[in-house]
Amino acid sequence: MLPQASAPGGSLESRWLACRCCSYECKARGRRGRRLSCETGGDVCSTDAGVCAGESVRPPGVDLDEVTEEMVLPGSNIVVGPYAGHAQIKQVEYVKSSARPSDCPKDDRPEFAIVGRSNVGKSSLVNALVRKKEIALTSKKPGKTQVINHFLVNKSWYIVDLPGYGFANAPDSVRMDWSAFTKGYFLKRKTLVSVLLLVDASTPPQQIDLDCANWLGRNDIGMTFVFTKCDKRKAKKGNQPDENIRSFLQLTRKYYKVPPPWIMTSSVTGFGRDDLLLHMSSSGTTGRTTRSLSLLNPWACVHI
Ligand SMILES: Nc1nc2c(ncn2[C@@H]2O[C@H](COP(=O)(O)OP(=O)(O)OP(=O)(O)O)[C@@H](O)[C@H]2O)c(=O)[nH]1
Ligand SMILES: [Mg+2]
Repeated sequence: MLPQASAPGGSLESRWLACRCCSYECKARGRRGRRLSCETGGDVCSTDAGVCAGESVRPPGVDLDEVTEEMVLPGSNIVVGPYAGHAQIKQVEYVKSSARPSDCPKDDRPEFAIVGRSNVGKSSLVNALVRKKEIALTSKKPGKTQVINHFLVNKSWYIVDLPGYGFANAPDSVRMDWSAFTKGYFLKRKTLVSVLLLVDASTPPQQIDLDCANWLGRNDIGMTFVFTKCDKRKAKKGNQPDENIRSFLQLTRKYYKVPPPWIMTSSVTGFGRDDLLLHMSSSGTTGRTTRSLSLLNPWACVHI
C-alpha cells in the first residue's frame, strides 16, 4: 500500500489506481509509477487509501493488465469481475445464540464470521449489512456480545456475530476463553467461508488485532480486513482513518504472500455496505469448506 519506486518502464505493479469515491480530482490519475495525490493536500484522499494495481485482489480469470479503476470497489483493494452481480439481502432472520461452537447450527449452509476487538462495531456492521436496526444488539460498552449469534440471510447463508476479543472486564460468568473459542470455531467449523476481521480505523493499529490477523493467516483461514468507523475523523491534527489503515496494512504486509482483501466501512453513514456485500457474494456462498476455499484464497497463506 505504500508508495513504490517506479519499475523500469513503469510496470503495472507500480501503477496506482485512483479513487472513485473522492469528490476531488486526483492528480496524476492513472500515471504509471507515481503515487496518486489529491487536491486535499494529503498523499491519499479522504475516503481512499490508494490502491496499487499489483496489490489489488482480483477474481480468478482477471489479469492484472485488465484491471481498470472502475473495477476496484471504492475504499478497498478489491477488484470485481466483469460479471459481478448485485448482492441483495431480501430476508434475514435471527436463528440462534450458541454458547459453544458445538452448539452452532448443524446444517451445511455457508457462513461468514465477523470477528474483532470488543466495541469495534461487529454487531453494528451486521445491522448495517442486513439493514435492520437492532437485529444484533449493540452497546457503547465493550463486551455486549458474549455468545455466537447466527443470522440466516435469504434462507441460504449465515452471518455470524461473534463476541469480541481484548475485553478483560467482562464478568467471569460470561467471559469466554477467546483462544479456546478461536480453536474450536475457526479451525473446526466446516461451513466457514471466510472471516471478516474488523479493525477500528479511528485508532492506530493495536497489537491484538495484528496478532489476530497473523493467527488467521498462519492457520490458512480466508479473511478480509474490514475497517470500521471510517466516518470518525479527528477534528484536530491526529491520525485520521486513512493513516491508521495504511499503518495497519503496512504492519500486516509481512504476514502474507499476497495481501488480503480490505475495505473501508462506516455503519453510521453506510459507506462500504453495498461493496462489502458484493465482495462477500463473490467470495462464494456455495457451501465450500474453509479448507477447500483456502486453496482459492491465496491471501490466507503466510510466508513467515
Ligand atoms: N462512529 C461510528 N460508530 C460506530 C460504528 N460502528 C459501531 N459504532 C459504535 O461503536 C459502539 C460499539 O458497537 P458494537 O456494534 O456494539 O460493537 P461490537 O464489536 O459488537 O462490540 P462487542 O459486542 O462488545 O464485542 C456502539 O456505540 C456503536 O454505535 C461506525 O461505523 N461509526
Ligand atoms: Mg457485539
